[in-house]
Amino acid sequence: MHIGCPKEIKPQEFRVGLTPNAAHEAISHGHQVSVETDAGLGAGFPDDDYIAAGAQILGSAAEVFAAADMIVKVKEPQPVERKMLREGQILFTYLHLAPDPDQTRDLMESGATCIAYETVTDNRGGLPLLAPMSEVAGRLAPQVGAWTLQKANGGRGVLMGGVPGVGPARVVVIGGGVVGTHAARIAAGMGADVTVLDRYLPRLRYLDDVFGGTFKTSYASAGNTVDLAREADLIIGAVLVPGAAAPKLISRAQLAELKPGAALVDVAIDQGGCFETSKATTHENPVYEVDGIMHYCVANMPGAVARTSTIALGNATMPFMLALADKGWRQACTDDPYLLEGLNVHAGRVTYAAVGDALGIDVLSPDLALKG
Ligand SMILES: NC(=O)C1=CN([C@@H]2O[C@H](COP(=O)(O)OP(=O)(O)OC[C@H]3O[C@@H](n4cnc5c(N)ncnc54)[C@H](O)[C@@H]3O)[C@@H](O)[C@H]2O)C=CC1
Ligand SMILES: CC(=O)C(=O)O
Ligand SMILES: [Mg+2]
Repeated sequence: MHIGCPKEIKPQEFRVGLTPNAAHEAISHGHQVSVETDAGLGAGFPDDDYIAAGAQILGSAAEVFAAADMIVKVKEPQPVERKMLREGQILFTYLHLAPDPDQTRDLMESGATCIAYETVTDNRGGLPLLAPMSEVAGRLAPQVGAWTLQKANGGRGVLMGGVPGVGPARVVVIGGGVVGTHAARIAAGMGADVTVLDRYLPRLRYLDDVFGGTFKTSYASAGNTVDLAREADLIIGAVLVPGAAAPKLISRAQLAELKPGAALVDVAIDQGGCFETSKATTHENPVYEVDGIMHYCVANMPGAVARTSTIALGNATMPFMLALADKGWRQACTDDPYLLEGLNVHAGRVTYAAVGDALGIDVLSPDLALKG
């Protein structure tokens, strides 16, 4: 198979979909790899590293899209990239379609087979291709939250760890999955007073068993969430209903009850965000204020630490990328039902139920797509 990797074009996105190591493995499996010039530069991988791995470097994204049977990326394709996809081509990347009707329509029109990293599952109920970026974004969230809390950035002027004689910041993390757990660990490590909320009691039991001395847990009823939010300096949104639009857990009206200058870091923004007032921002201009509350809503947080993130993502995607290349998508998804869960769009149809529900689009079952 011919595998193509274009340079990412989302603002301030420095990750790349294929590492030189992944390119080398694909080539050793008998595949051809084309990489757009400078695609890996932002993550510290110059063209020469890909050439040494046996890949060819092409001068433009258009050439990569035209040559490849499968496009491997990081971020959802931008409008200009969507126009370059074609019927029968495989797209393997993050998509986040539920809050994005325009992208969904364009992918349907392209006729391509689009497999979303964020909905591939595993045999333990996890999301193995979302997890590495959730680890990164979770660990970044207290760091960017601490920055947002600084007075010059519009925040309350509260130091995460406090100092002797002055108490620490209160941090509330809503959602105790991968993002939430990593965020809570780092925030606690910075000396903050941390509480994690989740609606799934077994998860709260697990967190209490493992991290009981490090942070507190609480059940995410609407009442508890608002009570804790009122006392918080920093609130981190980390909920996920896989593939679906994020539930709104703090309304605009409730902002009036928060402390002036409190910071909201909405990591769930890629699924639409879990605060009513969240709208996606970029690394260039990451924060904005609504009713005296600072919002940080960057939808590609891991791009800020592109080298760590590229290597972590590549470690996770490589076996799936190789299976798709070795077997073709139909056989790979027939052999691996967890990979089939990643199928979001195929030949003009949406194939993921939560995306169809969110956007009011008829869904073709992935099993029928496999046969079709
Ligand atoms: N902005 C960014 O750059 C990035 C965003 N993300 C996003 O972060 C979000 C969280 O991802 P993960 O932690 O990997 O998901 P996860 O599935 O590991 O954890 C989500 C948790 O939310 C809980 N939850 C669901 N509904 C809830 C509710 N109403 N109240 C409280 N808890 C609720 C679930 O029980 C689960 O424990 C996703 O939207 C993901 O796409 C991930 C990486 C980067
Ligand atoms: C998960 C995701 O959207 C990201 O890493 O940018
Ligand atoms: Mg994202």
